[in-house]
Amino acid sequence: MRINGEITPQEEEEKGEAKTVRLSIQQPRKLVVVGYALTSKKKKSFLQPKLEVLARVFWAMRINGEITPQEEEEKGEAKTVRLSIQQPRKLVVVGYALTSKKKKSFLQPKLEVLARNKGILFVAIDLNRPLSDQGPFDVILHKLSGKDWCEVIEDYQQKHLEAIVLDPPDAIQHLHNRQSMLQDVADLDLSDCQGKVCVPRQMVVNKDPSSIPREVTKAGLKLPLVAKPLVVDGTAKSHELFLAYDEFSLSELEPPLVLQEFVNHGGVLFKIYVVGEAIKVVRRFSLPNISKCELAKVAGVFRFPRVSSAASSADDVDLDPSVGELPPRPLLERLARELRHRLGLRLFNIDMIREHGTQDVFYVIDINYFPGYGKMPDYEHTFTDFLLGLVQSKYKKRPAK
Ligand SMILES: Nc1ncnc2c1ncn2[C@@H]1O[C@H](COP(=O)(O)OP(=O)(O)OP(=O)(O)O)[C@@H](O)[C@H]1O
Ligand SMILES: O=P(O)(O)O[C@H]1[C@H](OP(=O)(O)O)[C@@H](OP(=O)(O)O)[C@@H](O)[C@@H](O)[C@@H]1OP(=O)(O)O
Ligand SMILES: [Mg+2]
Repeated sequence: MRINGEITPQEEEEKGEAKTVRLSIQQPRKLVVVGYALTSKKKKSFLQPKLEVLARVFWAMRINGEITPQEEEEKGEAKTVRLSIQQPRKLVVVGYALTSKKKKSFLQPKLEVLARNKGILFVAIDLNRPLSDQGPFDVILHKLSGKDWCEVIEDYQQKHLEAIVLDPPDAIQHLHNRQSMLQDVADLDLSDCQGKVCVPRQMVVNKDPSSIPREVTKAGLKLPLVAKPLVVDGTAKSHELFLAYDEFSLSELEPPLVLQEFVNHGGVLFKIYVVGEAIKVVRRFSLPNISKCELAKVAGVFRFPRVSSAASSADDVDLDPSVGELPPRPLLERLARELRHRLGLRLFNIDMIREHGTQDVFYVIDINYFPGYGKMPDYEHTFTDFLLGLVQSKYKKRPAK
């Protein structure tokens, strides 16, 4: 809109701050979208980095006025118009490195189309080529792990201080361990926020499963317990969870594990998606309460499936308000802000439950890096606004030349 002159000079000036510049344009500027259907051999020989980079840079230069009115006028036919702009608009290039599963769920057509209309271009990072040959990127979005990848990202950040890496690999790493992931929540004191946020009591078992019954008793953990793999590395195995009704059966499981007290919560879980400063909450069904009577009668460990997946949405269900009422907004705002700072992350989600029988005692049971945003309502708007805001604030922070 801005580029095509659909925002009038008057509108801009009404907002104040606007600088008036003269720009000569031959025709409205628009991102030229070229779809291609080529064999991989043709793609490789034709769509070389030099072509992609030139196409991208040329667009950005025109938008930024780096191609001067003189140059345009020399070409003849140019019409001179007055355009008021607040600051130069630039194509925001977002390089992404995601698994194919993540790419499918996140980079949906509705996101790509909206992004393109807002001047954001998503570019797949080719892991087989040096990253520096593929940029320049304004933002790098990634959810890959491994030492080699971390080194690639860190090296790129050092050489391209202007690039915004979402997020730093060492900060993401902190969430790959179920013990360290909750540590920052345990350290928080959120008084005056209309509620209390706790983490379930838990212990880590690194080896020797035969010692578990003794260790559980020593630590004073109350049954039932949820047994979770210590490391969350994106594999299906790292999401294999068990419910233990007695401590002896836990010896059957394979360490390293986290044993976490099960908190009755009325079978509803709140998934709090954080995208920079934006927060969205959805409700999902979860494990039902376990009564004292059931605990007394049952023994053993039971594997349970991914109970709170997207298919278990409880958003459009008529829930008992004592269970379904969303956590208070001030509490969520403060929790998200604190975790953003303490974790040094901008893209994550918090799994939270309300202790059954209370109105305002909440437990954080899990924090995930770059969760399934594709299932967050209106994620395409939230995400594109976030990306533009990031680049804009970086631009503002730059000292004036
Ligand atoms: N301490 C707990 N008390 C009660 N229920 C729990 C507890 N921990 C986990 N659960 C139940 O198990 C489900 C999965 O737990 P958690 O989120 O820790 O596992 P996950 O494998 O990391 O799952 P995901 O990545 O899908 O969020 C939760 O949605 C909740 O239903
Ligand atoms: O698969 P989806 O897109 O739904 O996203 C899930 C994501 O898988 P992916 O990153 O491989 O895609 C999971 O990540 P890993 O722990 O396995 O790394 C975890 O964050 C889940 O909580 C996400 O589901 P959500 O809870 O947000 O619905
Ligand atoms: Mg999780």
